[in-house]
Amino acid sequence: MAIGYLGLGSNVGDRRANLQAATDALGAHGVRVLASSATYDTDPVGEILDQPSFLNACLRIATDLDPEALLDACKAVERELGRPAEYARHSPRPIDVDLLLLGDRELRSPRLTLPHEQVLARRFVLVPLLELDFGLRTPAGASLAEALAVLPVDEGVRRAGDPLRVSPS
Ligand SMILES: Nc1ncnc2c1ncn2[C@@H]1O[C@H](COP(=O)(O)OP(=O)(O)OP(=O)(O)O)[C@@H](O)[C@H]1O
Ligand SMILES: Nc1nc2c(c(=O)[nH]1)N=C(CO)CN2
Repeated sequence: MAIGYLGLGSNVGDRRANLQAATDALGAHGVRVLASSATYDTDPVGEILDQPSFLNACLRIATDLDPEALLDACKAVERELGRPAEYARHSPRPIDVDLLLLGDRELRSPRLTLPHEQVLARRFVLVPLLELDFGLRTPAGASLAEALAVLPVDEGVRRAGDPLRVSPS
């Protein structure tokens, strides 16, 4: 059983309901949700800046799935919540489920990069991840807290609401 971290994002429809639905759906795909961060209202970053702000949160999970099977589980949850299979990169979406970290696994395949390529570069990922565990490091040893400390503060990340509900199991 490995401990991992997922990033959730939504900027279409009822954003909090979308993040909660994704959290609730993971259990049926072999992913046990252990804890949720608070939710954060965040300025869009990336290739399309002229779009509604996102609601982001991160989850700590436990799973026996290997990395590619865990990515399949994330993608299956996105599809269940009505996200089309094909999407313009960085465009608005009701739900995005990214695999950020999975134990000490490091991997680069055509479908999956682990840790997530942007995990040290996005405030909307680092702030909720550090809320879950301030001591987090990548498998290569990089401190997430140190990565956040050197990022420019112009990418707005505002606490929006309580952590998502996590079903007891
Ligand atoms: N760690 C990862 N987590 C999720 N997807 C990944 C990861 N590494 C590689 N990918 C690949 O990235 C593809 C595009 O993912 P997605 O549609 O979420 O992109 P995006 O949200 O537009 O942009 P970004 O990848 O910057 O978050 C996925 O289909 C998947 O194969
Ligand atoms: N603030 C914020 N910006 C984004 C997000 C996101 O979840 N939050 N997801 C994107 C596509 O991966 C592109 N840009």
